[in-house]
Amino acid sequence: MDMSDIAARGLVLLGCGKMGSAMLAGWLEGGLPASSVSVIDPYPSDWLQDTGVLINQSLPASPAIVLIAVKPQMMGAALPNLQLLGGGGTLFISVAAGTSIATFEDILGAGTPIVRAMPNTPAAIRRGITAIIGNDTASAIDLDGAELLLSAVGQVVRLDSETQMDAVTGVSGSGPAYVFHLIETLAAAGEAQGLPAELAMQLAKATVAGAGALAEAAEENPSQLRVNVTSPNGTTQAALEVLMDEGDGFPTLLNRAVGAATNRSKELSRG
Ligand SMILES: NC(=O)c1ccc[n+]([C@@H]2O[C@H](COP(=O)([O-])OP(=O)(O)OC[C@H]3O[C@@H](n4cnc5c(N)ncnc54)[C@H](OP(=O)(O)O)[C@@H]3O)[C@@H](O)[C@H]2O)c1
Ligand code: PRO
Repeated sequence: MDMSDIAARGLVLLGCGKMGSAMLAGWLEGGLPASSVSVIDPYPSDWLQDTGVLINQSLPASPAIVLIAVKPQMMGAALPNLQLLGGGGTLFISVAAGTSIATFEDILGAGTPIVRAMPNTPAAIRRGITAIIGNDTASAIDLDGAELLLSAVGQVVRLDSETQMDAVTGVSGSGPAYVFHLIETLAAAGEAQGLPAELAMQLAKATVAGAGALAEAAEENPSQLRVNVTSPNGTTQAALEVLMDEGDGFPTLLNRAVGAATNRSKELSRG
C-alpha cells in the first residue's frame, strides 16, 4: 500500500476534533487529495468544511483505511456506523486512548485488521510521533500501510506489546500538553521577574522550540546538552538546584504526572 493506493480506495476519518483535524491537516499538507478523504463528524468545523474533504456523505464501499478518532466515551455510539466495513479488506486504525484492540475486535470481528495507534498533536505540522501495534489479523502489509499513513504526519515507532500503550500515552500522547504548560509557566515566571508579557512569551516559545530542535539534531544526549548550558556556580546551576530537587523538583513532578496519565489510560481500558 502506498499513498496513491490510499488516495484511490479512500480514507475514512471517524471524528474530526483536535486529533483528527491535526492529522488531517498533516495529510493534506503532505499532498493527500482532499477528495479521497471522507469524514464523519456530527458538527464539522469551519476549518474542516474549507478543506474540500467529503463530509458526512456515503462512504466508499471498501476504503483502504478507516481511522477512528472519537473520544473513548463516544466509541459505543460511533463504531456501529462502521460495522459493515469490518472484515471487508479495510484496515482499521484507532487513535483512541485506553481503548483496547479487543474492544474493536468485539465490534468489527476478530478477522478485521486493526492497528491501535497513539499519535500526538504536533502531527498538525507533520512533527508528531505515533506508536503503533496491530492485532493478530493485521499483516506486515497492514502495519506498513498504517506506518505509511501515520509517517506522513511525523515519526512512527512500533511497539512490542499493547501493554506499552498506556505509558506511551503518558509520555508522548499527552506530552505536548506538558510542554505547552512549560511554555506558559516559563513565560509567567519571566513576567514575575519584570518582563513584558509578550516578550516573556516570545522568549519562552523560542527557548522550548530551539532546545527541542537542538535535542533532536545534536550528537550529544540531553544530559550533556544541559551540562553545556550550565556554567559552574552560574545562573543555570542556581535554577537547576531548584528544578532537580529530590523532594518537589521536576523529576518527582513529571514522574507523578506521567504516572497519573498512564494510570488513567489503564482505567479507561477497563471501561
Ligand atoms: N487530542 C490529543 O492530543 C490526542 C492525542 C492522541 C490520541 N487522542 C485520541 O483521539 C481521540 C479524539 O480526541 P480529541 O482530543 O480529538 O477529541 P475531540 O476534539 O472531542 O474530537 C472527537 C470528535 O469526534 C466527534 N464525534 C462525536 N461523536 C461522534 C460520532 N458518533 N461519530 C463521529 N464523530 C463523532 C466529536 O464531535 P463533537 O465535538 O461535536 O462531539 C469531535 O469532533 C480520542 O480517542 C483521544 O483519546 C487524542
Ligand atoms: N489526549 C488524550 C487524552 O487526554 C489522549 C492523549 C492526549 O485523553
